[in-house]
Amino acid sequence: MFRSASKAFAQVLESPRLTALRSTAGVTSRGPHIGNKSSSISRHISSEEDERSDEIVQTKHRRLSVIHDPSLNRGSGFSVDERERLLLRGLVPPRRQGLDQQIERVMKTYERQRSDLDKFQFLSLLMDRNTVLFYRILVDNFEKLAPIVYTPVVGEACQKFHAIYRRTRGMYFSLDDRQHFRTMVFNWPEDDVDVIVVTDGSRVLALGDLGCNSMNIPIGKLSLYVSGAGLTPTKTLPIVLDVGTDNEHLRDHPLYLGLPRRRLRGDEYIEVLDEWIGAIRLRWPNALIQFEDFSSDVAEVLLERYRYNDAPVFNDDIQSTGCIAVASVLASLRARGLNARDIAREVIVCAGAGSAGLGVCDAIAKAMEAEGASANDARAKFFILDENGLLGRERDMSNDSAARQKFQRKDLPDGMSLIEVIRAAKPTVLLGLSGVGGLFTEEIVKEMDKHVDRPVVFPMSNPSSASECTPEQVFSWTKGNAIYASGSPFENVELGDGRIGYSNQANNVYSFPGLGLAVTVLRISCVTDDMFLAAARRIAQLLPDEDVKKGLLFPRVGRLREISAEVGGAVGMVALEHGLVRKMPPTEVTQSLDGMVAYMRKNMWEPKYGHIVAE
Ligand SMILES: NC(=O)C1=CN([C@@H]2O[C@H](COP(=O)(O)OP(=O)(O)OC[C@H]3O[C@@H](n4cnc5c(N)ncnc54)[C@H](OP(=O)(O)O)[C@@H]3O)[C@@H](O)[C@H]2O)C=CC1
Ligand SMILES: CC(=O)C(=O)O
Ligand SMILES: [Mg+2]
Repeated sequence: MFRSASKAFAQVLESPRLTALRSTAGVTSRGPHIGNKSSSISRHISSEEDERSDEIVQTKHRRLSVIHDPSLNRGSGFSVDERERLLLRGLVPPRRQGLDQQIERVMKTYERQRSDLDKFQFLSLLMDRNTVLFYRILVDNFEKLAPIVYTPVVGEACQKFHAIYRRTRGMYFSLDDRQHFRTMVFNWPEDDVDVIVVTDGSRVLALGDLGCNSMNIPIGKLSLYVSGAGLTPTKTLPIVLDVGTDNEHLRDHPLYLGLPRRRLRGDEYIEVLDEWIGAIRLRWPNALIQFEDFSSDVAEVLLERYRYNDAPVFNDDIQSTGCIAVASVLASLRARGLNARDIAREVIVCAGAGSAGLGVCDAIAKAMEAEGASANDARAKFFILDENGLLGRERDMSNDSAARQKFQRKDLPDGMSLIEVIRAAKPTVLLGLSGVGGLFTEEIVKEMDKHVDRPVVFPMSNPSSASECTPEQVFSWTKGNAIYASGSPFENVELGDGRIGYSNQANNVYSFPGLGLAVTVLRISCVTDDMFLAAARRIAQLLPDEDVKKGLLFPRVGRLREISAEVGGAVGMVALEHGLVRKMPPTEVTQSLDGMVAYMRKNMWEPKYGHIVAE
């Protein structure tokens, strides 16, 4: 994708019109908007330009304001030309260093951090300082750093947000700002926003209501969009809607940064959301909006309210978790020597009937229907429990959501315990979306193991402390027979006989970044369930049979960029087929899935220094 930097740059300088340059060489403008952008492009390029992307960033910033803008800052990496033209002489150390040396310094300091939370803070500060360096390090060390910027450590960082807060990032829309949302959106400096992740902090992982402390969740998710799918960092926007919190500890804490009031509920809450989404659409009509960690009482309501408006919206916990769960089940069928159509014969027990559990079961049911099962036959394969046990016959569910009612068992008594359900249902797949650490006991897993050759056990709750069981437990209780995937990362397990018990990570990080890439690149107008199903099928096919037979379900998360290109390609083909693409790619791209995957890959932002040009 990237041509030699000096060649690309020379091309830019020869071009007669800047508008043409913008489209051919990725010219962007940073800093205060004052005057004609084409007025003063430098014509003097140093021979020391190396290893740079062909991106050209124009700026009116000079001196320290360049260094204080993380998307412009290069620390010791400013070129001689940049130092000269941006008036940086004397403001950075004399010796120029490349990204490699900067990475070495940063990683050495990172390793000296004592706790995971210190590591989280260290990386946050780096993100605030130097965008390219932060993402280069995250991309190159993804498997190692994802558990810090994402689950599990992001959970602790949210719990302690009020205590460790250093600097603002993203936007807050609070109840005090009502009637101002439509003007506030113009306080954000970027006209171009591709993806927004928004939370109201009402259910953060399994850590409950964290109110305004939840900001690290949208920040973390968006850092995965950038590192894992090549979205452009300046075009992402994390948002917290502060509608109060029912977390008394936080509310009463003198350092809490949100509104110290009870959480708003009911019609008024919906009115606030309507006002917010109207404001967002006013400024960024095409941006993808990802609803994240909204409690189950509102998650589905909001999704249904906004998903068919003329702009892309999805709920991550419902839909992309559904996607990775379907992918996990499909891959586990391969591991058991079965075919995709055998999904309709699976028997699923799911502990957890919140939006994630119901979203996952609904997605698996739809995958069964897509393989020919009737809606009724598919439904009959599910046994779902909440805190009160099985959603069974006698339960009054008249006030429950349609999604919950759909999974009520009319043939079994209400409130059966998990072990009783396992005995009665003899499941092939056991799902954990309860947020209850240790819920899958030895008795439960061994009972399941009695009835199937290879029990499929997916404790998907986050963070790690909420995992319903660990891989060590499951592999030891099943003598290595199980197929395992958890929401948060765990190490593989040595089984002692030369075999490895693979600990897959069934987390929605496998699906949302690739979806966002496709929506952005093709300007997809609406996110549909078919897109998630296509993505799930693709993810389930990424590994060769010999790996899958061993219990590996999909590639490690360290290969997320490749996976996201595949997901984006699958989503893109569905969008094309359904007429939801607003920005058509070249014809040859539309001819095949492989072509679409390559197009996704080609459109990823790479964390490399481009050329900063003084305006
Ligand atoms: N791996 C992934 O990618 C993802 C994982 N998740 C995880 O899923 C979990 C659930 O999320 P969400 O649905 O939004 O949360 P909720 O709190 O809305 O749902 C939790 C559900 O678990 C039920 N539950 C509680 N205790 C038990 C128990 N002992 N046995 C059976 N069920 C029980 C609750 O029952 P009741 O209704 O009676 O309260 C509720 O139905 C979280 O840990 C979250 O981090 C979420 C999204 C993605
Ligand atoms: C992964 C995720 O989205 C969650 O646990 O809520
Ligand atoms: Mg979530």
